[in-house]
Amino acid sequence: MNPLNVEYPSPNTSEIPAEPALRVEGLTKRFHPSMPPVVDNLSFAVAPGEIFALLGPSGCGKTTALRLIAGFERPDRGQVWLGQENLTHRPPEKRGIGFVFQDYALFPHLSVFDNVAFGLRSLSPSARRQRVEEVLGLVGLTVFKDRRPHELSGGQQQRVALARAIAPGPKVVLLDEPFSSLDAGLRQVTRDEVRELLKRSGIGAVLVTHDQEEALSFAERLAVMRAGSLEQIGTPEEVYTRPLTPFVAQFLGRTNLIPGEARGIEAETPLGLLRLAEGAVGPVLLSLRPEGFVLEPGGEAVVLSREFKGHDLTYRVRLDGRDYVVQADPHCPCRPGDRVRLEVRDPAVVVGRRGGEV
Ligand SMILES: Nc1ncnc2c1ncn2[C@@H]1O[C@H](COP(=O)(O)OP(=O)(O)OP(=O)(O)O)[C@@H](O)[C@H]1O
Repeated sequence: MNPLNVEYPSPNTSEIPAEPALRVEGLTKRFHPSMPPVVDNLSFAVAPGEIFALLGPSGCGKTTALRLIAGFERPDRGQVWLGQENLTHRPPEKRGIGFVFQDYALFPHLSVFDNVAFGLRSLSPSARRQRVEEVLGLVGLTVFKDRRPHELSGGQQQRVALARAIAPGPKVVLLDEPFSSLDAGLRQVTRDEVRELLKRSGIGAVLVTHDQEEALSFAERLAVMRAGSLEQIGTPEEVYTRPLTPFVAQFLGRTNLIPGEARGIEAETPLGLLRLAEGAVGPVLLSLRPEGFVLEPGGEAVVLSREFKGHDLTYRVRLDGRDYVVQADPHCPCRPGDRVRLEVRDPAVVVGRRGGEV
């Protein structure tokens, strides 16, 4: 049921890389015949060395999508390609794809060295030793090679898991919420280290996360998933500044959804005539980020609440019976109860076309 009676545009898949490393086509998976598919006709492509993220709320099918790509689950329909090779019916160990699990899944009884060597059993002992030392050097864990996983910090264990995944030289690694069990400070540092490592080694990656900030800062391109399907694909900037649907606009940070009547590059709205990022005609639903406003003391609007966040302030402001979330600089003197003027600085983005009243 769509209470706003809004039509959603289809995801922007136009920027599929010319020669992708990984290509997923129409992947579909249903666990129960009476339930909708958990992954529904999923298609995307990852360029060689590209860092890609699948972002979506809990339960939208991200992990299942990753497990289908890795071969831990069989799709009902669809295909997985690595370069020119169709992997769809290959077992996981023959796919040439690395996998880093959410809980690292290291072998507790094996040393760091043996954990990393695990996927290299086909190599001769001397080639295996050389490769493990090379990869441990790359992730900066050479001095810990004789330790067991429980003798390492969470961030170090994460790097062992990554080393084990990249040791066999995959073209792509799949990362399933790999930072979620680290505390906030360590998460940021480990994330930066892993990103830098992936870029240095030229391995493409697909990161699964429900954390929009993580996806925006880690990925070069990301796909927003909702209920098993892709809602939008693009660079972090594109998806944040030009969301195609109300869901994407709201999932990637806070926004204001405003009904309007578009007339080309402008729309008539309860906030007056607003400039549009792209021309449109007719009844539309617009997204305007909190940072798209300027707040001035004195005016018709009333400040309802003030949320101080250090680097900025977020206000909830009421005008003509509608509430808006507005960001201001931390020196803004406005307080709850104050009268203010809401000026719109940024163009509004059309996120849907309305077929009925809003
Ligand atoms: N093996 C399975 N059998 C039955 N249902 C499953 C199975 N695996 C996953 N599901 C269901 O599929 C849906 C999607 O699960 P999935 O783990 O892919 O979501 P997710 O987006 O990764 O969520 P989260 O962020 O919470 O990990 C959920 O409703 C889940 O209960």
